[in-house]
Amino acid sequence: MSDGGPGAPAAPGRHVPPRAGLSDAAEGRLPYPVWIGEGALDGLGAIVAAHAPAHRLVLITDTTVAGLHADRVRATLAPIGEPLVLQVPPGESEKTRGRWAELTDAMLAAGCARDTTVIALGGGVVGDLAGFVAATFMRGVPVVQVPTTLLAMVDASVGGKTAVDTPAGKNLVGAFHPPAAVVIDSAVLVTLPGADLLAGAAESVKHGVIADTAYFHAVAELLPSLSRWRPASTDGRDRPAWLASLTGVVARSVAIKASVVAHDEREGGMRKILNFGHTLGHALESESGFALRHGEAVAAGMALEARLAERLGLAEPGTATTVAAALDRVGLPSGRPTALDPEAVLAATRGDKKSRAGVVEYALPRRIGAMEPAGGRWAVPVPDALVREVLAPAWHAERRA
Ligand SMILES: NC(=O)c1ccc[n+]([C@@H]2O[C@H](COP(=O)([O-])OP(=O)(O)OC[C@H]3O[C@@H](n4cnc5c(N)ncnc54)[C@H](O)[C@@H]3O)[C@@H](O)[C@H]2O)c1
Ligand SMILES: O=C(O)C(=O)C[C@@H](O)[C@H](O)[C@H](O)COP(=O)(O)O
Ligand SMILES: [Zn+2]
Repeated sequence: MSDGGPGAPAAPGRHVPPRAGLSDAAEGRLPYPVWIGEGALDGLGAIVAAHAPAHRLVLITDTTVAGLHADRVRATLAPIGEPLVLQVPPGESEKTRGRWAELTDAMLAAGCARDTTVIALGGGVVGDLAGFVAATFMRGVPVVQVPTTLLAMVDASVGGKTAVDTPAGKNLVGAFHPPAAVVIDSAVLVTLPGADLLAGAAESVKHGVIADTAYFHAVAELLPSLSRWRPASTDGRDRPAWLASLTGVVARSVAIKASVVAHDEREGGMRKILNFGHTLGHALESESGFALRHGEAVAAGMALEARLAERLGLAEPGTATTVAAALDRVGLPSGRPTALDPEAVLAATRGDKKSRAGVVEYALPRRIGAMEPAGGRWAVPVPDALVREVLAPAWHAERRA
Protein backbone atom coordinates (compact mmCIF):
# COMPACT_ATOMS: atom_id res chain seq x y z
CA MET A 1 0.00 0.00 0.00
CA SER A 2 1.30 3.50 -0.70
CA ASP A 3 0.16 6.83 0.61
CA GLY A 4 -0.58 9.52 -1.97
CA GLY A 5 0.00 12.34 0.50
CA PRO A 6 -2.02 14.10 3.14
CA GLY A 7 -5.63 14.91 2.42
CA ALA A 8 -6.84 18.47 2.66
CA PRO A 9 -10.10 19.22 4.44
CA ALA A 10 -13.11 18.90 2.17
CA ALA A 11 -15.51 21.80 1.87
CA PRO A 12 -18.97 20.27 1.86
CA GLY A 13 -21.87 21.95 0.17
CA ARG A 14 -20.57 22.92 -3.29
CA HIS A 15 -22.90 21.19 -5.64
CA VAL A 16 -22.19 21.03 -9.35
CA PRO A 17 -25.01 19.13 -11.10
CA PRO A 18 -23.66 15.78 -12.25
CA ARG A 19 -23.91 14.98 -15.94
CA ALA A 20 -25.04 11.41 -15.64
CA GLY A 21 -28.52 10.30 -14.73
CA LEU A 22 -29.77 8.40 -11.75
CA SER A 23 -30.69 4.83 -12.55
CA ASP A 24 -34.51 4.88 -12.77
CA ALA A 25 -34.61 1.20 -12.11
CA ALA A 26 -32.76 1.39 -8.83
CA GLU A 27 -34.31 4.65 -7.66
CA GLY A 28 -36.82 4.20 -4.87
CA ARG A 29 -35.71 0.65 -4.14
CA LEU A 30 -32.44 1.43 -2.42
CA PRO A 31 -31.94 4.03 0.30
CA TYR A 32 -29.01 5.52 -1.65
CA PRO A 33 -28.62 6.85 -5.21
CA VAL A 34 -26.95 4.86 -7.97
CA TRP A 35 -25.68 7.01 -10.84
CA ILE A 36 -25.11 5.14 -14.09
CA GLY A 37 -23.85 6.49 -17.39
CA GLU A 38 -20.88 7.27 -19.58
CA GLY A 39 -19.21 10.30 -17.98
CA ALA A 40 -20.77 9.80 -14.52
CA LEU A 41 -17.30 10.05 -12.95
CA ASP A 42 -17.16 13.77 -13.68
CA GLY A 43 -20.11 14.26 -11.33
CA LEU A 44 -18.45 12.43 -8.43
CA GLY A 45 -17.39 15.57 -6.54
CA ALA A 46 -20.92 16.93 -6.61
CA ILE A 47 -22.39 13.60 -5.57
CA VAL A 48 -19.98 13.28 -2.63
CA ALA A 49 -20.79 16.84 -1.57
CA ALA A 50 -24.52 16.09 -1.73
CA HIS A 51 -24.64 12.58 -0.26
CA ALA A 52 -21.53 12.13 1.87
CA PRO A 53 -20.18 15.56 2.80
CA ALA A 54 -17.09 15.27 5.00
CA HIS A 55 -14.20 17.16 6.51
CA ARG A 56 -11.73 14.62 5.06
CA LEU A 57 -11.84 12.50 1.93
CA VAL A 58 -9.93 9.23 1.61
CA LEU A 59 -9.61 7.70 -1.84
CA ILE A 60 -8.84 3.99 -1.67
CA THR A 61 -7.84 2.35 -4.94
CA ASP A 62 -5.38 -0.12 -6.43
CA THR A 63 -2.20 0.79 -8.26
CA THR A 64 -3.55 -0.24 -11.68
CA VAL A 65 -6.73 1.80 -11.37
CA ALA A 66 -4.84 4.74 -9.86
CA GLY A 67 -2.65 4.92 -12.95
CA LEU A 68 -5.67 4.91 -15.24
CA HIS A 69 -8.37 6.92 -13.52
CA ALA A 70 -7.23 8.62 -10.30
CA ASP A 71 -6.36 11.95 -11.95
CA ARG A 72 -9.92 12.34 -13.19
CA VAL A 73 -11.22 11.54 -9.73
CA ARG A 74 -8.92 14.09 -8.12
CA ALA A 75 -10.12 16.67 -10.65
CA THR A 76 -13.79 16.12 -9.89
CA LEU A 77 -13.08 16.18 -6.15
CA ALA A 78 -10.94 19.32 -6.35
CA PRO A 79 -13.79 21.75 -5.55
CA ILE A 80 -14.57 19.91 -2.29
CA GLY A 81 -11.12 18.84 -1.15
CA GLU A 82 -7.90 17.02 -1.91
CA PRO A 83 -8.25 13.37 -0.91
CA LEU A 84 -5.76 11.31 1.00
CA VAL A 85 -4.97 8.68 -1.66
CA LEU A 86 -4.23 5.16 -0.42
CA GLN A 87 -3.23 2.52 -2.94
CA VAL A 88 -2.99 -1.25 -2.59
CA PRO A 89 -1.54 -3.67 -5.13
CA PRO A 90 -4.21 -5.18 -7.40
CA GLY A 91 -5.67 -8.64 -6.94
CA GLU A 92 -7.77 -10.85 -4.70
CA SER A 93 -4.76 -11.81 -2.59
CA GLU A 94 -4.76 -8.20 -1.28
CA LYS A 95 -8.27 -8.42 0.18
CA THR A 96 -6.89 -9.23 3.62
CA ARG A 97 -7.00 -8.21 7.24
CA GLY A 98 -3.39 -7.10 6.78
CA ARG A 99 -4.33 -4.55 4.11
CA TRP A 100 -7.32 -3.49 6.21
CA ALA A 101 -4.94 -2.80 9.11
CA GLU A 102 -2.53 -0.84 6.90
CA LEU A 103 -5.31 1.29 5.46
CA THR A 104 -6.91 2.08 8.80
CA ASP A 105 -3.47 2.81 10.32
CA ALA A 106 -2.72 5.21 7.46
CA MET A 107 -6.01 7.00 8.04
CA LEU A 108 -5.29 7.31 11.76
CA ALA A 109 -1.77 8.56 11.06
CA ALA A 110 -3.23 11.21 8.74
CA GLY A 111 -5.57 12.38 11.49
CA CYS A 112 -8.81 11.19 9.94
CA ALA A 113 -11.74 11.20 12.31
CA ARG A 114 -15.42 10.34 12.10
CA ASP A 115 -16.03 13.24 9.72
CA THR A 116 -14.31 11.31 6.92
CA THR A 117 -15.79 9.90 3.73
CA VAL A 118 -14.12 6.94 2.02
CA ILE A 119 -14.26 6.71 -1.77
CA ALA A 120 -13.71 3.20 -3.14
CA LEU A 121 -12.34 3.47 -6.69
CA GLY A 122 -11.73 0.11 -8.35
CA GLY A 123 -13.00 -3.40 -8.88
CA GLY A 124 -14.76 -5.63 -6.41
CA VAL A 125 -11.57 -6.20 -4.41
CA VAL A 126 -11.16 -2.49 -3.68
CA GLY A 127 -14.90 -2.12 -3.15
CA ASP A 128 -15.04 -4.89 -0.56
CA LEU A 129 -11.80 -3.85 1.17
CA ALA A 130 -12.46 -0.09 1.24
CA GLY A 131 -16.08 -0.78 2.17
CA PHE A 132 -14.89 -2.82 5.16
CA VAL A 133 -12.44 -0.07 6.11
CA ALA A 134 -15.35 2.41 6.04
CA ALA A 135 -17.61 0.01 7.95
CA THR A 136 -15.12 -0.32 10.78
CA PHE A 137 -13.14 2.93 10.91
CA MET A 138 -14.21 4.61 14.14
CA ARG A 139 -17.28 2.31 14.06
CA GLY A 140 -18.30 3.42 10.62
CA VAL A 141 -17.90 6.31 8.20
CA PRO A 142 -19.66 6.80 4.85
CA VAL A 143 -18.37 5.10 1.72
CA VAL A 144 -19.07 6.11 -1.87
CA GLN A 145 -18.58 3.19 -4.23
CA VAL A 146 -17.03 4.04 -7.62
CA PRO A 147 -16.71 0.70 -9.41
CA THR A 148 -14.34 0.43 -12.36
CA THR A 149 -14.77 -3.22 -13.39
CA LEU A 150 -17.91 -4.65 -14.95
CA LEU A 151 -18.20 -7.08 -12.05
CA ALA A 152 -18.15 -4.28 -9.50
CA MET A 153 -20.61 -2.21 -11.55
CA VAL A 154 -23.21 -4.94 -12.01
CA ASP A 155 -22.86 -6.52 -8.59
CA ALA A 156 -20.25 -5.70 -5.94
CA SER A 157 -20.83 -1.94 -5.59
CA VAL A 158 -24.51 -2.30 -4.75
CA GLY A 159 -26.02 -4.04 -1.74
CA GLY A 160 -23.67 -3.15 1.10
CA LYS A 161 -21.72 -6.41 1.53
CA THR A 162 -18.12 -5.62 2.51
CA ALA A 163 -15.47 -8.11 3.57
CA VAL A 164 -11.92 -9.40 3.57
CA ASP A 165 -10.75 -12.96 2.99
CA THR A 166 -8.91 -15.10 5.54
CA PRO A 167 -6.76 -18.20 4.98
CA ALA A 168 -9.92 -20.18 5.85
CA GLY A 169 -11.91 -18.78 2.95
CA LYS A 170 -13.52 -15.91 1.06
CA ASN A 171 -15.28 -12.96 2.69
CA LEU A 172 -15.22 -14.53 6.13
CA VAL A 173 -14.68 -11.27 8.04
CA GLY A 174 -16.92 -8.43 6.98
CA ALA A 175 -19.92 -6.25 7.59
CA PHE A 176 -23.04 -4.99 5.90
CA HIS A 177 -22.28 -1.33 5.23
CA PRO A 178 -24.45 0.20 2.51
CA PRO A 179 -22.79 2.94 0.47
CA ALA A 180 -23.89 6.55 0.72
CA ALA A 181 -23.96 6.63 -3.09
CA VAL A 182 -22.75 4.60 -6.05
CA VAL A 183 -21.26 6.29 -9.11
CA ILE A 184 -20.91 4.07 -12.18
CA ASP A 185 -19.13 5.49 -15.21
CA SER A 186 -19.42 2.71 -17.77
CA ALA A 187 -16.93 4.49 -20.07
CA VAL A 188 -14.04 3.41 -17.83
CA LEU A 189 -14.69 -0.16 -18.96
CA VAL A 190 -12.80 0.49 -22.19
CA THR A 191 -9.51 0.05 -20.33
CA LEU A 192 -10.55 -3.37 -18.99
CA PRO A 193 -9.31 -6.48 -20.83
CA GLY A 194 -11.87 -8.83 -22.41
CA ALA A 195 -11.25 -11.56 -19.83
CA ASP A 196 -12.23 -9.19 -17.01
CA LEU A 197 -15.28 -7.99 -18.95
CA LEU A 198 -16.37 -11.61 -19.37
CA ALA A 199 -15.80 -12.41 -15.70
CA GLY A 200 -17.98 -9.44 -14.76
CA ALA A 201 -20.65 -10.45 -17.24
CA ALA A 202 -20.87 -13.82 -15.47
CA GLU A 203 -22.57 -12.06 -12.54
CA SER A 204 -25.06 -10.57 -15.03
CA VAL A 205 -25.69 -14.07 -16.40
CA LYS A 206 -26.46 -14.94 -12.76
CA HIS A 207 -28.96 -12.08 -12.53
CA GLY A 208 -30.62 -13.39 -15.68
CA VAL A 209 -30.85 -16.93 -14.31
CA ILE A 210 -32.32 -15.84 -11.00
CA ALA A 211 -34.75 -13.20 -12.24
CA ASP A 212 -35.18 -12.51 -15.96
CA THR A 213 -35.15 -14.99 -18.87
CA ALA A 214 -34.98 -12.35 -21.64
CA TYR A 215 -32.12 -10.64 -19.86
CA PHE A 216 -30.22 -13.93 -19.57
CA HIS A 217 -30.40 -14.37 -23.35
CA ALA A 218 -29.51 -10.72 -24.02
CA VAL A 219 -26.37 -10.99 -21.88
CA ALA A 220 -25.47 -14.32 -23.51
CA GLU A 221 -25.70 -12.63 -26.93
CA LEU A 222 -23.38 -9.84 -25.83
CA LEU A 223 -20.65 -12.11 -24.42
CA PRO A 224 -18.75 -12.81 -27.69
CA SER A 225 -18.18 -9.11 -28.40
CA LEU A 226 -16.80 -8.64 -24.88
CA SER A 227 -14.50 -11.63 -25.15
CA ARG A 228 -12.82 -10.14 -28.21
CA TRP A 229 -12.06 -6.79 -26.53
CA ARG A 230 -8.41 -5.82 -26.17
CA PRO A 231 -7.88 -2.27 -24.90
CA ALA A 232 -5.77 -0.67 -27.61
CA SER A 233 -4.92 2.28 -25.47
CA THR A 234 -5.41 3.06 -21.83
CA ASP A 235 -6.66 6.60 -22.24
CA GLY A 236 -10.27 5.76 -23.02
CA ARG A 237 -10.25 7.17 -26.59
CA ASP A 238 -11.63 3.98 -28.12
CA ARG A 239 -15.39 3.72 -27.88
CA PRO A 240 -16.35 0.15 -28.64
CA ALA A 241 -19.69 -0.79 -30.16
CA TRP A 242 -20.63 -2.81 -27.08
CA LEU A 243 -20.40 0.10 -24.66
CA ALA A 244 -23.98 1.34 -25.02
CA SER A 245 -25.37 -2.18 -24.63
CA LEU A 246 -23.16 -2.77 -21.63
CA THR A 247 -24.39 0.42 -19.96
CA GLY A 248 -27.90 -1.04 -20.30
CA VAL A 249 -26.69 -4.32 -18.83
CA VAL A 250 -25.27 -2.48 -15.82
CA ALA A 251 -28.60 -0.71 -15.28
CA ARG A 252 -30.63 -3.93 -15.53
CA SER A 253 -28.30 -5.88 -13.22
CA VAL A 254 -28.34 -3.08 -10.66
CA ALA A 255 -32.14 -3.02 -10.83
CA ILE A 256 -32.38 -6.78 -10.28
CA LYS A 257 -29.92 -6.70 -7.41
CA ALA A 258 -31.62 -3.64 -5.89
CA SER A 259 -35.00 -5.35 -5.91
CA VAL A 260 -33.57 -8.36 -4.06
CA VAL A 261 -31.57 -6.33 -1.54
CA ALA A 262 -34.53 -4.03 -0.88
CA HIS A 263 -36.50 -7.07 0.29
CA ASP A 264 -33.77 -8.65 2.41
CA GLU A 265 -30.75 -6.46 3.07
CA ARG A 266 -29.14 -8.78 5.66
CA GLU A 267 -29.63 -12.07 3.81
CA GLY A 268 -32.14 -13.56 6.20
CA GLY A 269 -33.78 -15.37 3.31
CA MET A 270 -34.45 -14.22 -0.25
CA ARG A 271 -31.08 -12.47 -0.71
CA LYS A 272 -29.52 -15.94 -0.76
CA ILE A 273 -30.55 -16.18 -4.43
CA LEU A 274 -27.67 -13.79 -5.22
CA ASN A 275 -25.42 -16.61 -4.02
CA PHE A 276 -26.40 -18.87 -6.94
CA GLY A 277 -23.15 -20.31 -8.27
CA HIS A 278 -21.19 -19.13 -5.24
CA THR A 279 -21.13 -22.18 -2.94
CA LEU A 280 -19.04 -24.12 -5.43
CA GLY A 281 -17.78 -20.88 -7.02
CA HIS A 282 -16.07 -19.65 -3.86
CA ALA A 283 -14.60 -23.12 -3.28
CA LEU A 284 -13.19 -23.23 -6.82
CA GLU A 285 -11.87 -19.67 -6.55
CA SER A 286 -10.05 -20.35 -3.26
CA GLU A 287 -8.76 -23.76 -4.34
CA SER A 288 -7.32 -22.22 -7.52
CA GLY A 289 -5.27 -19.87 -5.32
CA PHE A 290 -7.22 -17.07 -7.04
CA ALA A 291 -5.89 -18.05 -10.46
CA LEU A 292 -9.56 -18.11 -11.36
CA ARG A 293 -11.16 -14.67 -11.35
CA HIS A 294 -14.22 -14.41 -9.08
CA GLY A 295 -16.55 -14.17 -12.08
CA GLU A 296 -14.90 -17.16 -13.75
CA ALA A 297 -15.31 -19.25 -10.62
CA VAL A 298 -18.94 -18.15 -10.34
CA ALA A 299 -19.48 -19.14 -14.00
CA ALA A 300 -18.26 -22.66 -13.25
CA GLY A 301 -20.22 -22.67 -10.02
CA MET A 302 -23.44 -21.73 -11.83
CA ALA A 303 -23.07 -24.52 -14.40
CA LEU A 304 -22.33 -27.06 -11.65
CA GLU A 305 -25.07 -25.88 -9.31
CA ALA A 306 -27.61 -25.83 -12.16
CA ARG A 307 -26.70 -29.51 -12.66
CA LEU A 308 -27.29 -30.11 -8.94
CA ALA A 309 -30.67 -28.39 -9.23
CA GLU A 310 -31.68 -30.67 -12.09
CA ARG A 311 -30.47 -33.83 -10.36
CA LEU A 312 -32.48 -32.87 -7.28
CA GLY A 313 -35.57 -32.46 -9.46
CA LEU A 314 -35.79 -28.77 -8.61
CA ALA A 315 -34.85 -27.29 -11.99
CA GLU A 316 -36.49 -27.80 -15.35
CA PRO A 317 -34.53 -30.28 -17.51
CA GLY A 318 -32.24 -28.38 -19.86
CA THR A 319 -31.52 -25.51 -17.43
CA ALA A 320 -27.93 -26.61 -16.84
CA THR A 321 -27.24 -27.17 -20.54
CA THR A 322 -28.53 -23.68 -21.36
CA VAL A 323 -26.31 -22.08 -18.72
CA ALA A 324 -23.26 -24.10 -19.77
CA ALA A 325 -23.80 -23.37 -23.48
CA ALA A 326 -23.78 -19.60 -22.88
CA LEU A 327 -20.50 -19.92 -20.96
CA ASP A 328 -18.85 -22.43 -23.31
CA ARG A 329 -19.43 -20.16 -26.30
CA VAL A 330 -16.91 -17.68 -24.90
CA GLY A 331 -14.64 -20.03 -23.01
CA LEU A 332 -15.88 -19.14 -19.53
CA PRO A 333 -15.44 -22.17 -17.26
CA SER A 334 -18.52 -24.38 -17.14
CA GLY A 335 -17.16 -27.07 -14.83
CA ARG A 336 -14.38 -28.00 -12.43
CA PRO A 337 -11.06 -26.98 -13.96
CA THR A 338 -8.98 -30.08 -14.48
CA ALA A 339 -6.19 -28.91 -12.15
CA LEU A 340 -8.46 -28.76 -9.11
CA ASP A 341 -9.02 -31.83 -6.95
CA PRO A 342 -12.76 -32.52 -6.53
CA GLU A 343 -12.33 -33.62 -2.91
CA ALA A 344 -10.46 -30.43 -2.06
CA VAL A 345 -13.22 -28.39 -3.70
CA LEU A 346 -15.89 -30.25 -1.73
CA ALA A 347 -13.92 -29.73 1.48
CA ALA A 348 -13.56 -26.01 0.73
CA THR A 349 -17.34 -25.59 0.51
CA ARG A 350 -17.52 -26.53 4.20
CA GLY A 351 -15.56 -23.45 5.21
CA ASP A 352 -18.03 -21.09 3.54
CA LYS A 353 -20.44 -19.06 5.61
CA LYS A 354 -23.33 -20.59 3.69
CA SER A 355 -23.36 -23.42 6.25
CA ARG A 356 -26.22 -23.83 8.71
CA ALA A 357 -25.80 -26.25 11.63
CA GLY A 358 -22.65 -27.48 9.92
CA VAL A 359 -24.46 -28.25 6.66
CA VAL A 360 -23.52 -26.40 3.46
CA GLU A 361 -26.42 -24.77 1.60
CA TYR A 362 -26.96 -24.04 -2.08
CA ALA A 363 -29.28 -21.48 -3.70
CA LEU A 364 -30.63 -23.35 -6.72
CA PRO A 365 -32.67 -22.19 -9.72
CA ARG A 366 -35.97 -23.64 -10.98
CA ARG A 367 -35.41 -22.62 -14.58
CA ILE A 368 -33.71 -19.77 -16.46
CA GLY A 369 -35.27 -16.63 -14.97
CA ALA A 370 -36.69 -18.05 -11.75
CA MET A 371 -35.62 -18.88 -8.23
CA GLU A 372 -38.25 -20.08 -5.80
CA PRO A 373 -37.92 -21.36 -2.26
CA ALA A 374 -37.81 -25.14 -1.90
CA GLY A 375 -39.77 -26.34 1.13
CA GLY A 376 -39.88 -22.73 2.28
CA ARG A 377 -36.08 -22.32 2.04
CA TRP A 378 -34.11 -20.14 -0.37
CA ALA A 379 -31.01 -22.31 0.05
CA VAL A 380 -30.96 -26.06 0.60
CA PRO A 381 -28.50 -28.77 1.61
CA VAL A 382 -27.23 -31.11 -1.11
CA PRO A 383 -25.90 -34.65 -0.43
CA ASP A 384 -22.11 -34.90 -0.78
CA ALA A 385 -22.55 -37.81 -3.20
CA LEU A 386 -24.40 -35.55 -5.62
CA VAL A 387 -21.81 -32.79 -5.34
CA ARG A 388 -19.09 -35.39 -6.05
CA GLU A 389 -21.07 -36.54 -9.08
CA VAL A 390 -21.25 -33.09 -10.70
CA LEU A 391 -17.63 -32.32 -9.78
CA ALA A 392 -16.35 -35.55 -11.34
CA PRO A 393 -16.08 -34.48 -15.02
CA ALA A 394 -13.19 -32.07 -15.51
CA TRP A 395 -13.42 -28.87 -17.53
CA HIS A 396 -10.33 -28.23 -19.64
CA ALA A 397 -8.96 -24.73 -19.92
CA GLU A 398 -8.09 -25.50 -23.56
CA ARG A 399 -11.81 -25.05 -24.21
CA ARG A 400 -11.35 -21.32 -23.69
CA ALA A 401 -12.07 -19.29 -26.81
N1 LIG B 1 -19.69 -7.13 -2.16
C1 LIG B 1 -20.34 -7.81 -3.09
O1 LIG B 1 -21.58 -7.83 -3.13
C2 LIG B 1 -19.56 -8.53 -4.13
C3 LIG B 1 -20.22 -9.01 -5.27
C4 LIG B 1 -19.48 -9.67 -6.24
C5 LIG B 1 -18.10 -9.82 -6.09
N2 LIG B 1 -17.50 -9.33 -4.98
C6 LIG B 1 -16.04 -9.44 -4.84
O2 LIG B 1 -15.44 -8.72 -5.92
C7 LIG B 1 -14.13 -9.23 -6.14
C8 LIG B 1 -13.88 -9.39 -7.63
O3 LIG B 1 -13.95 -8.13 -8.23
P1 LIG B 1 -13.34 -7.84 -9.67
O4 LIG B 1 -13.68 -8.93 -10.58
O5 LIG B 1 -13.72 -6.46 -10.00
O6 LIG B 1 -11.78 -7.99 -9.43
P2 LIG B 1 -10.64 -6.92 -9.08
O7 LIG B 1 -11.13 -5.89 -8.16
O8 LIG B 1 -9.48 -7.74 -8.67
O9 LIG B 1 -10.35 -6.24 -10.50
C9 LIG B 1 -9.83 -7.02 -11.54
C10 LIG B 1 -8.58 -6.37 -12.18
O10 LIG B 1 -8.99 -5.26 -12.98
C11 LIG B 1 -8.18 -4.12 -12.71
N3 LIG B 1 -9.02 -2.96 -13.05
C12 LIG B 1 -10.03 -2.45 -12.34
N4 LIG B 1 -10.67 -1.50 -13.04
C13 LIG B 1 -10.02 -1.39 -14.23
C14 LIG B 1 -10.21 -0.61 -15.39
N5 LIG B 1 -11.24 0.24 -15.51
N6 LIG B 1 -9.34 -0.77 -16.42
C15 LIG B 1 -8.32 -1.67 -16.35
N7 LIG B 1 -8.10 -2.46 -15.28
C16 LIG B 1 -8.95 -2.32 -14.22
C17 LIG B 1 -7.80 -4.28 -11.26
O11 LIG B 1 -6.65 -3.56 -10.96
C18 LIG B 1 -7.60 -5.80 -11.17
O12 LIG B 1 -6.30 -6.12 -11.58
C19 LIG B 1 -14.03 -10.52 -5.36
O13 LIG B 1 -13.27 -10.32 -4.22
C20 LIG B 1 -15.48 -10.82 -5.00
O14 LIG B 1 -15.56 -11.58 -3.82
C21 LIG B 1 -18.20 -8.68 -4.02
O1 LIG C 1 -24.76 -9.34 -2.78
C1 LIG C 1 -24.93 -10.54 -2.52
O2 LIG C 1 -25.72 -10.91 -1.65
C2 LIG C 1 -24.18 -11.57 -3.25
O3 LIG C 1 -24.25 -12.73 -2.88
C3 LIG C 1 -23.38 -11.15 -4.42
C4 LIG C 1 -22.24 -12.09 -4.77
O4 LIG C 1 -22.01 -11.93 -6.18
C5 LIG C 1 -20.94 -11.75 -4.06
O5 LIG C 1 -19.89 -12.50 -4.61
C6 LIG C 1 -20.96 -11.88 -2.56
O6 LIG C 1 -19.81 -11.32 -1.99
C7 LIG C 1 -21.06 -13.30 -2.11
O7 LIG C 1 -21.59 -13.27 -0.84
P1 LIG C 1 -20.99 -14.06 0.39
O8 LIG C 1 -21.92 -13.68 1.48
O9 LIG C 1 -21.04 -15.51 0.05
O10 LIG C 1 -19.61 -13.59 0.60
ZN1 LIG D 1 -20.16 -12.86 -6.77
